[in-house]
Formats: sequence, C-alpha cells, structure tokens
Amino acid sequence: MADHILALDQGTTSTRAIIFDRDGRIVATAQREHRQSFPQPGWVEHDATEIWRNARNCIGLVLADAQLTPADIAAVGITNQRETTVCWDRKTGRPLHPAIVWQDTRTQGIVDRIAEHGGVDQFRERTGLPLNAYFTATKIAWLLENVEGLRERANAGEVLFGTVDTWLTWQLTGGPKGGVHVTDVTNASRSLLMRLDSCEWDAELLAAFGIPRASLPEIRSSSEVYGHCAEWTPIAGVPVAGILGDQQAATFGQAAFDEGEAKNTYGTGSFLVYGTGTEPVLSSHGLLTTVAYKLGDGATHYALEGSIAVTGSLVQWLRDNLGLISTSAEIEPLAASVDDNGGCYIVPAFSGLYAPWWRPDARGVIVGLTRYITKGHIARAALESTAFQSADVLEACNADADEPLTELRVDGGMTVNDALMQFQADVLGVPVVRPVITETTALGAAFAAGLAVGFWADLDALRALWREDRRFEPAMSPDERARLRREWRKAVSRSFDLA
Ligand SMILES: Nc1ncnc2c1ncn2[C@@H]1O[C@H](COP(=O)(O)OP(=O)(O)O)[C@@H](O)[C@H]1O
Ligand SMILES: O=P(O)(O)OC[C@H](O)CO
Repeated sequence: MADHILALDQGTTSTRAIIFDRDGRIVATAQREHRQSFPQPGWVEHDATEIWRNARNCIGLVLADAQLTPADIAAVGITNQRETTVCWDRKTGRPLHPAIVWQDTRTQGIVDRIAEHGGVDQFRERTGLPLNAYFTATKIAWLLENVEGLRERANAGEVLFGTVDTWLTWQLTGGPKGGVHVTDVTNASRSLLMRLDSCEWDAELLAAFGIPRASLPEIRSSSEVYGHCAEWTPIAGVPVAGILGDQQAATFGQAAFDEGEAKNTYGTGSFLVYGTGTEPVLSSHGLLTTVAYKLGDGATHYALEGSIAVTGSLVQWLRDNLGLISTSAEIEPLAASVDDNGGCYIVPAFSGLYAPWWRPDARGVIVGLTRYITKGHIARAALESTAFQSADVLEACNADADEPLTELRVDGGMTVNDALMQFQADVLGVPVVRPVITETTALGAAFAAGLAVGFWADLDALRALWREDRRFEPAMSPDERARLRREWRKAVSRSFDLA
C-alpha cells in the first residue's frame, strides 16, 4: 500500500525532494543547490535544465534513501519559487533562454513604458498586484521582445511559457511526449495576467503585455490529479496531484487555512501570508492580494501577502560577495560576538524594495558606520534587517486586517537561528511560534497532493498534524522597540532614489 507522499520543493537556492508519512513526518530528504547567475547588475538567472536534472536526481535519491519504490508513493506534490519564468521549445523540451528569476529587475523598462499610461496601480483591482518587475508577465514580455525569433515562434504555437511548477510538471508527465502544460491558481495569481475573481487569464492584460494565450499553461486548482509521471522518471506512474507556489504551500503546511491565520517564511526572501477567506481583500498599506489555495472544485481562498525580496540572500551575500563568513550558519556566532548593532543598519534593497514600500528606485545601503563598527556589527545588522523588514510588513498587515495578529507562525531556512527568532519577537511585540516541521513548504505541497488522492481526509485531519516546537516571547521594552524601529525607518529612507 502507498503510505507516503513525495513533495518536490523547487526553491530559489535549491531543490529538495522530501518523503512524508501519514503523520506528516519526514521520512527522507534529498537536496541539491543550483547555480545562480548574475550576468549584469540587476539580472538573476537560473538554468532550467539544471533545475529539472536536480529535481529528477533528488527524487531518485530520496526514494533510495527511504528504501521505497514508486508503488509506495500515493502522489507527488510540487511547490516552487514563484514568478521565475521559463520558456522552452514544445517539441524538444529545450529552454530557449535562461530562466529569469523573480528578483531580476531587467524588466523595469517595460514596467515604466506600461505605467506611463495608467500608472503602477492600474491592474491592482483585477490582479491584486502593482505593476512591478517582480511579476511573471513582465518577464515573458521581455523574452518576447528580446529573444530573436521568439515572438514569431510563440505565435506559431512552438513555444511554451511557464513558471517552475509548470516546467517541472510538464517534464515529469512526459515532456515532449504528452507532458501536461498546467499551472495552479496560486502561481497564476503572481503573473499580472490572471483575474482574481474568475481565476482565468484576462484578454486585456494579455494584450497589454503582448503575450499569446496559446503559449501559456492552463490554470487549474492546487489539489487535483494533473497527470501521471512518465515511465522514464524515477517515480513512473505516480500521480502529480498538488501544485502550490512556495509561499502559499508554506501557509498550507502551517495549517493556516482560515481567515485571520498567518505565517512568515524566512528563506532567500521572506513572505508573510495572511488568509482573508473566500473574498479577495485589496490592501491600502502596500500588501499584495493573492490566491491562497483552491482544492479541486472548491471555493478559491485568498490572502494578503507582504513580500520581502532579500533576507536569507543577504546572509549569502555576506558569505559569497564579501567573504565575511564561509557558511550561512557562521553568521550566528559572528553576530553574537557583539552586544548590539552599534548603530549600524543594512537595508538590502538589492532588487529595489518590495512590501510595504514598492520602491524600484531603492538600492542597498549600510548606514551608521563609525570606526567602532566591526564585522560582528555588520553580521548583526544583516540579521536584524530581516526582523525589521518583517515588522514593517506585519504592521501593514495589521492595518489592513480586521483583527491584529496576536502571534506569528514562522518557518524556512533562517528559523533555525534562535537569536534571530528572539529578536523578531522583540521587535514585533508578539510571540513567534516555530513548528516541529519547519519544512512547511514541502509539507504544504504534500498536503495538497494527499488531499487530492484521498490520502488525508480533509483539512481537519491536516490541522491535527501541526505541532509546536518553540515559542519566542517578546522581551524588549516598548521604548527600546520604538527607538530601534525609528532608526530602521530612517535607514530605509536613505535607500530611496538610488537606482
Ligand atoms: N543559521 C542561519 N542564520 C541565518 N540565515 C541562515 C542560517 N542558515 C541558513 N540561512 C539562510 O537561509 C536561507 C535558506 O533558506 P531556505 O528556506 O532553504 O531558502 P529557499 O527556499 O529560498 O531556497 C539562505 O539564504 C541562508 O543564507
Ligand atoms: O525560493 P523562496 O523560498 O525564497 O521563495 C521565492 C518566492 O516564491 C518568490 O516570490
């Protein structure tokens, strides 16, 4: 009997395959990092072929490690870095350009051109999103305008576009030999091309970006059988039955299914998602409106999202670009070598600033430098910037929501850092709660796939699997909190108007 679900979590820095049992416990994990290319300032690319190879390898490795066969796997769930755009040849399955990653800002010129008539909020009511280089439509438009012959080939039906969920699902289900070309509502809600109310591609938006509809995937729910894995994959015959963008998957994996429930995920960037139930709510404070999930024929659930582009990747930057540390974990002792930030603040606006500011003209700054500042203070300021950015987003969320959040569920790679989680609780002034399974992104994709094939009965069965690991209570005085946040805001204002 198939007693396991396999989740494929394709993140910005790495790909993981994780096998879960019926209790939502991790049985085995395999992980592979992929190359990050920065060919020009503001450009970020991935090799989609490498990502597919890593996914295939991780699936094979995790099955071998768990000593399981495809017959033991009831379904596969896919979750992915969102917005990152792949375009490939329908016949050969070969990418026609490197994937343009969500953080990439090369499409600012397209944004400016379209914003000239109608401004950056012209599509907000229809899509929940501001016009920004972050979103998929701008990346597809750039490819069509800049890759020689691509528009003609797309118009002739020879080219497929998709986000990473679409690319992996197409490859897993057969590639050029019958692969299904689909995405789910959560990923499509990040495109600037999907109507929030009907969850369908919008003809006017397609026209505004010059994108032929036939090259786009079909929009499906987050939990249903899309197809079965091809015979040459390591999980031949297993149904692909769940797709969720990674932030929505983490929300689902935190069992935050209902209105008023929220989580914050700390990975490459950080993303606070706050459920608003079955009605989309438009933000007045710089948050995005996005689809949270849709199960089969059920109602569409929506959320407000505070997206922060750079948090964990600032730690990577200290490691890879400055050589201040040699592993991400080394930031912990370095930051602990000083008592406080010494007045130093880092605003990591590498891709401009996302929520709640939406300032493409911002660039990174380090302020408050004196001869006193050491690399310990820089490490500390880097970690603190994650907490300050999240506090700004939570404040916006509380301003939009009916009830303020009384605690924050957290997950993602950075949440192993206890000192950071304590500082986060301190600057938020509410408890931060970490679950036993911090791989909530993969767990959420497993939940969606498991529900589709009857592996788990319903949302209540999933709620019962959530378990708390540790609760960080705020311990900072309100005056100190207010002082630090004031200083931080000053630093943020210094990052504006630099691009
Ligand atoms: N001990 C730590 N303290 C702070 N940041 C860390 C620590 N360990 C890992 N990170 C950061 O966490 C991020 C990885 O988180 P993960 O959830 O795997 O990211 P993603 O899903 O975006 O690929 C990396 O950016 C890394 O620098
Ligand atoms: O890969 P992550 O976890 O940093 O998530 C990336 C987001 O989906 C971008 O919107």
